Amino acid sequence: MKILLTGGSGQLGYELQRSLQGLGEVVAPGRAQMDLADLAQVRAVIRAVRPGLVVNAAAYTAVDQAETEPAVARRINAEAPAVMADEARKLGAAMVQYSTDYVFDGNKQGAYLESDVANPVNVYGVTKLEAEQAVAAAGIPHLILRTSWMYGMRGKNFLRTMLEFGQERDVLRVVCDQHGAPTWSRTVADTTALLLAHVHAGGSAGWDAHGGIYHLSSQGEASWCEFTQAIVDIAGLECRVTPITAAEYGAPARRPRNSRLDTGKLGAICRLPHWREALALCMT
Ligand SMILES: NC(=O)C1=CN([C@@H]2O[C@H](COP(=O)(O)OP(=O)(O)OC[C@H]3O[C@@H](n4cnc5c(N)ncnc54)[C@H](OP(=O)(O)O)[C@@H]3O)[C@@H](O)[C@H]2O)C=CC1
Ligand SMILES: Cc1cn([C@H]2C[C@H](O)[C@@H](COP(=O)(O)OP(=O)(O)O[C@H]3O[C@@H](C)C(=O)[C@@H](O)[C@H]3O)O2)c(=O)[nH]c1=O
Repeated sequence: MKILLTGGSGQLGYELQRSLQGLGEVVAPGRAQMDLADLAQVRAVIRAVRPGLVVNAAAYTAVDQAETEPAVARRINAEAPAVMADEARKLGAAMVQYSTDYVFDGNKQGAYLESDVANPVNVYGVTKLEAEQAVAAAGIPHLILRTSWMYGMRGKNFLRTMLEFGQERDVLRVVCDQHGAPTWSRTVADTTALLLAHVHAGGSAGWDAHGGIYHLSSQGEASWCEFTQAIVDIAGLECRVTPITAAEYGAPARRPRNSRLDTGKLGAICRLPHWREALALCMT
């Protein structure tokens, strides 16, 4: 099977290039060959490659910046995936679309189920939800994998930001009133491959039985502040971590207070590590 992977230079895409190898031939055009802002080019590349599976790991992930350029964020996060899904339908191909805890408003008391109503509170979340809806409406075999607070040793992410700040500053002031599960990009990539293998093992009925939305994040929960303390401890940094509120931090985009995703549906198929276990492995 030919797999068209977008976002291969991102933190998740980098891991997927390795994790997807066993499932088929991975073709991963970069932005220069397939710019998601250019919808005609997106169509043309898919028609030329003729994949059996499209894995869309490209996205506009600058959450604060999206507030001031919603049209760009919508083009990349929602319109381009809609075009990919449309082309996948014409080819009889399947699609994997990544999504986020930020599709929820964070007002629920417990962890969010796949069936809970989404109600994003920022532009990034709105555009990611629009992508979910477009992929689901296309009537193609698909997986929508919602993950949260993703980090890794490559690309721009919270772990790397805190390692950098921790070397420069005596005190790290970090939000303590938002809770979620930090998730290693390698966990997301390896679990994607495992889930795809599980779907394919089901034969022609596999997509009907196992397709749809899954929550894919680490076990356990933390605030951003607790996540930072764990990073500082593992890295052996000297700096102090001070809890602050989201209001004190004053980011341009609102973020959900509760980002916890219930992973029971996926947990019945494979093991998801605790966030502390995965963080320690990633940082070794
Ligand atoms: N990061 C996180 O905490 C979370 C991410 N997600 C989702 O996971 C997926 C992967 O995210 P992540 O790996 O962190 O993203 P990154 O920001 O690390 O990488 C984004 C990727 O998208 C590519 N891209 C962006 N704009 C375009 C464009 N116009 N044309 C072509 N390619 C483009 C980038 O290419 P280039 O190198 O050229 O910029 C890069 O390869 C996304 O769907 C994201 O919404 C979900 C939950 C949490
Ligand atoms: C850098 C920094 C952030 N913060 C706060 C701001 C915010 O509430 C929280 C996270 O900040 P960041 O801007 O790094 O992370 P953010 O961009 O909100 O991360 C999100 O990215 C998108 C792509 C997702 O899909 C989400 O799952 C989530 O991972 O930490 C501090 O308190 N102190 C700091 O020094």
